[in-house]
Amino acid sequence: MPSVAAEALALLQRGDSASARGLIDAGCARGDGDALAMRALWRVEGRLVLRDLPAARADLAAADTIGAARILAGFLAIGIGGTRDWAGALAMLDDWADRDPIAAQQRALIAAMAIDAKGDPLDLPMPQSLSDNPMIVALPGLLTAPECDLLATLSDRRLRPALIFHEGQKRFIADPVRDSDAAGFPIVSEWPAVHAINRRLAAASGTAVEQGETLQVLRYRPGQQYRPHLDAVPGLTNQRSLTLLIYLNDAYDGGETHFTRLPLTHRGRKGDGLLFANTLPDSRPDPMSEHAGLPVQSGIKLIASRWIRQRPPEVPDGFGQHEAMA
Ligand SMILES: O=C(O)CCC(=O)C(=O)O
Ligand SMILES: [Fe+2]
Repeated sequence: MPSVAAEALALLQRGDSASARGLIDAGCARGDGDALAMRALWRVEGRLVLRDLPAARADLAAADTIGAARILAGFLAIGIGGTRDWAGALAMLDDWADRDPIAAQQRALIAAMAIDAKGDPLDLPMPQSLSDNPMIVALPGLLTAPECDLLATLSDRRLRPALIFHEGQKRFIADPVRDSDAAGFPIVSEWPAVHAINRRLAAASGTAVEQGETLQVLRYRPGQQYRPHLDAVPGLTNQRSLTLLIYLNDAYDGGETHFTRLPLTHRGRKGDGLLFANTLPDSRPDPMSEHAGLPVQSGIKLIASRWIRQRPPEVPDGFGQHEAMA
């Protein structure tokens, strides 16, 4: 017998959203875990039902499935739909570790982190200046090898061609600048270990974790590249003032990060960070920050990328909607 969630998806595909919603609501009333998890996702996305993060958190708590528990642990870690509860997130990982290998993996990684009782880092790499204007610093050993591997594994199944939102056509199209594959970690995928990593990225960049856009992992195969571009966008009132890149692997040739207007071509080793400023003092994009991911010659390059805003956005990003900005 197909699950309620599968039936609801089939109804949605046929365009019958009223029946899909009725089926899911009935499933939720019976306490069906898959139905509750699905309604939680709709509530995060604001699809078919109103966006309601506290109600989504309540549905996840009632669902009691591995999928829902993964998301709920992240919501507790971040503080989505209710208060932030880092200890509660860790307790959930402990509780699920025997049934969910990813919970066990996260728990082990977090146990190895030098963090305080709120999940904030106790020490950070010593920055090494590469340029003053624009500010560019290397952050050696920002992530450990197992942390890089976790991001690589979690993104693996979700990597897809990088897309941007085309305002004229009102749809997502292939990104003409970036032909890598990309996977985002929006709030439903920002599980506790990923969130602890994001807190470290925030501390290392001197920003609040809420200023960071969705963490992304980019994968470049031979010949793929990120053509010269600025990360800041003209006209944004809450500008992408900083970028933090983390090199996630070593097994490739080429693929350096090249600053087109500076004599600077940089490639970190696995786990190393690269932090740079994208804006002028008046918040306009700084042309000197133009950079590229050079074509990969052989092997596969994996890099994590976090665009950091001047201020926290008004609403947390649900499903990587930042891509619509690019
Ligand atoms: O892959 C690289 O080296 C550059 C990535 C980049 O420019 C970005 O993510 O904004
Ligand atoms: Fe960039």
